[in-house]
Order: sequence, then C-alpha cells, then structure tokens
Amino acid sequence: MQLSGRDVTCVRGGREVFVGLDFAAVAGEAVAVVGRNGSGKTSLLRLIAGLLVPAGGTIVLGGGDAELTLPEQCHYLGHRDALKPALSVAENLSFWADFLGGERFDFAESLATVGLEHTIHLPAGFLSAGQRRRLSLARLLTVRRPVWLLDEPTNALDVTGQDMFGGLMREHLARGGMIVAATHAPLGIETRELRIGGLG
Ligand SMILES: Nc1ncnc2c1ncn2[C@@H]1O[C@H](COP(=O)(O)OP(=O)(O)OP(=O)(O)O)[C@@H](O)[C@H]1O
Repeated sequence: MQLSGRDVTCVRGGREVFVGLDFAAVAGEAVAVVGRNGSGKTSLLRLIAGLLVPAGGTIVLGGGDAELTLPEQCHYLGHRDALKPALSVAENLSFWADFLGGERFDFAESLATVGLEHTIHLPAGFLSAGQRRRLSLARLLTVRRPVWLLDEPTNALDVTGQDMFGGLMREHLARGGMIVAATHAPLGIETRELRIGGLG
C-alpha cells in the first residue's frame, strides 16, 4: 500500500499555501509533516482526508481497498477533538463508529486501552483536555482504517499518555498501517520528515 501525492497545490482564501508538493508514504511508515506556522501542514492532512480539494495535482492510495475511496480509508484527527460535550464518552464513541461505518471493535476495550474506562458514562464536556484527546484516540481503535492523519496528536497528553500513544502508533504501523502527522514536537516513534514551506 502506498499513499502518494504528485504536484499537489493548495490554495486557501485565494492565496497559494504550497505549490507542486510531492510526497509518499508506504505501509508501515510514519511521515512527520513539519514547517512553520501557516505553512500548510493542517491543510495537507485535510487534502488527503478529502476535506479540501487540491487546486492542482493528485493524491492516491495504491494497493488499498479498491471499493473504498481514499477518505474512507483514512482517520482524520484534527487538533480540535470533535466531541459532543452533552453526550457521554460511550455515546461519543458510538456516534463516531456510526459515522465512520464498517466493522467496530469493542468500545470498552478501546476506552480501557486509552485509560478512560472509568469515564464511560461521563459527559464528554466534563473531560480534561488530555482525556478529550485520549477519547479521540479511542476512535482509531474502535474503527480500523489503514491511514491515520493526525494533527498535533500529542497535544495535551501527559508522559504516560504519550507512551501509550507511541505504543498504539507502533502497533498500527506493524499491522501495515501508515501515519501522516502534522507536528511541532517529536512523536516518539521513528518518522520520515516531510518539510513544507521552507525552514520553520
Ligand atoms: N478557511 C480558511 N480560509 C482561508 N485561509 C485559510 C483557511 N484555513 C487556513 N487558511 C490559511 O492557510 C494557511 C495554512 O494554514 P494551516 O492551518 O494549514 O497551517 P499549519 O502549517 O497547519 O499551521 P500551524 O503550524 O500554525 O498549525 C494559513 O495561512 C492560514 O491562514
């Protein structure tokens, strides 16, 4: 499986953010997208996820499931946690599993893995910032998709959380998944660097 972008141009608000970007990631590989603020790291993840349309170029996943689109094979975790505060932890996970579709793995097991088993009936609005991030990570485990697109994924995670997340990323890569992460901080796993927008 290979994710490749060829000659990709991103325009936002009528302004070119980046032009002619080439990139690739293969099964088992993590790519860290780095660059200064505003260089287009989040925009690149959103282009891959199908949430933005490239102004030029192509992004394809070779060797994936031929019956699914690229966005259907991606998990996109934005830097906001995309949770409904009035719904419980379990209800939020259920919402995401319904929205994403496909086979779903056991909620309780996913929540235990990210250390949230004691919060299952709590409204998500009561969670701390790090707990909200952990709940977002539980999505990655509840519905399995090969391409993880992660925007500043370690934000708000404590040291134990970062270790736990490092383990999850390593397992995902060992299963043949791939990761493209926009980050200003080391991810704690081996990555290949993709720098956009010059030196940051
Ligand atoms: N909805 C929008 N409309 C117009 N311009 C936008 C929009 N969203 C982002 N931009 C612009 O696109 C550029 C790239 O933004 P993006 O969020 O992709 O950068 P980034 O590299 O992720 O930044 P950071 O390191 O600060 O998170 C910025 O100049 C930003 O102002």
